[in-house]
Amino acid sequence: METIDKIKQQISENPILLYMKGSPKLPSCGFSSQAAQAIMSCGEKFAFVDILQNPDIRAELPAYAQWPTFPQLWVEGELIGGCDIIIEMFQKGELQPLIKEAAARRDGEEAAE
Ligand SMILES: N[C@@H](CCC(=O)N[C@@H](CS)C(=O)NCC(=O)O)C(=O)O
Ligand code: FES
Repeated sequence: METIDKIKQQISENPILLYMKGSPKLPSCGFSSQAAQAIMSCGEKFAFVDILQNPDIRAELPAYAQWPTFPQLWVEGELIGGCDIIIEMFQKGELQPLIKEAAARRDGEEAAE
């Protein structure tokens, strides 16, 4: 599959998706670590893609996203932002409802199937 199609598929199939360096349990960069920590603290499952293991995605996602860096949080097909935005939303109490609502819709859909 073309990289761009892989990216589009990941974004459409995963309502809460973090592109990051390393994994939430073993992040490879402080920015990715902080972002993953904030999202994990919301208490919902989320998908992640380790861009260090996927150099094609690392190369092509920034242009598609029109966002130059990692991490990148995507919720329901939309780019929310990187580490700074995630942390700011977390501190304002905006991250938890965003994640909780997306998870509720996701898990509700699963239950209805
Ligand atoms: N201020 C950024 C910090 C993230 C950042 O600067 N990431 C850099 C270093 S990890 C990056 O992704 N560079 C491009 C690359 O490594 O492919 C944010 O809010 O996310
Ligand atoms: S890997 Fe060096 S700042 Fe992220």
